[in-house]
Amino acid sequence: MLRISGLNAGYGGGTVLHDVALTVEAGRIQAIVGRNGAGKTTLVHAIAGLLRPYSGTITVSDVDLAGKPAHRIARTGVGLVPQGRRVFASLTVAEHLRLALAGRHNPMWTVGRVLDLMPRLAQRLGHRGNQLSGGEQQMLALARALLTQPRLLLLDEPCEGLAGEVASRVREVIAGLAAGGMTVLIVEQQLHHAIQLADRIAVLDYGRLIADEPADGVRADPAPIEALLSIAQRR
Ligand SMILES: Nc1ncnc2c1ncn2[C@@H]1O[C@H](COP(=O)(O)OP(=O)(O)OP(=O)(O)O)[C@@H](O)[C@H]1O
Repeated sequence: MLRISGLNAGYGGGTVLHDVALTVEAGRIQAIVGRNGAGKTTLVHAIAGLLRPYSGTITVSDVDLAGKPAHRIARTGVGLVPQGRRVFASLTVAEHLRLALAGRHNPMWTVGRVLDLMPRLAQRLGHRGNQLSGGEQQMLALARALLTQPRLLLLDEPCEGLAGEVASRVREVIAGLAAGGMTVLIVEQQLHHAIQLADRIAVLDYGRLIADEPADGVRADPAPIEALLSIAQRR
């Protein structure tokens, strides 16, 4: 479970995230939507420890992680699938997976288990990062995050640039992970992407959470959230 309160973060003394508070229960998928520059990636980076918050608490299963170094946060069970996938062009799929698993004893997620979940990768083990399609790169980024044995998975625009069918497969995998008890925070620019997967949808605008609604209600009537997003877009 993820609990954030009073989170302020930014760059070089300037504040991007203002007093963000959010709770995500275990096994739930929380989407964060917002226009370009709203602070979505900044939020994910603050949780993952890639950016040190100015203040606030970020607890995962009751351990406060705010301000801890990224490697310790990863060890505590926070996995990140970064925007743009960040797959290494010159490493093979097998090498990526081996590196991600290095030094783990009795892992829950093994290479065999991630390959069962994403069989396409099993057929690409010898391919290098730059020989993979966008969908295969996304699966690899997800596999790599799973091998870090996360309890909380952070996904930054995982379906960006993917064709419909491939995006659906990625969403299916993410839904299965949450059904297995993983807590998922997913950042999306587009509401129609978030709506297909999330249990709750929050809107980030200029670094402030201005709404946080059950997704069922948003699916039934997306107009209020669409209106918030279009107001944010015009500002
Ligand atoms: N490394 C950085 N140094 C200084 N400012 C930054 C840095 N990274 C992001 N920002 C600024 O922080 C604000 C929020 O950026 P962020 O990338 O978190 O937005 P976002 O909602 O993820 O946008 P997008 O949907 O385009 O990815 C923007 O004004 C951006 O210019």
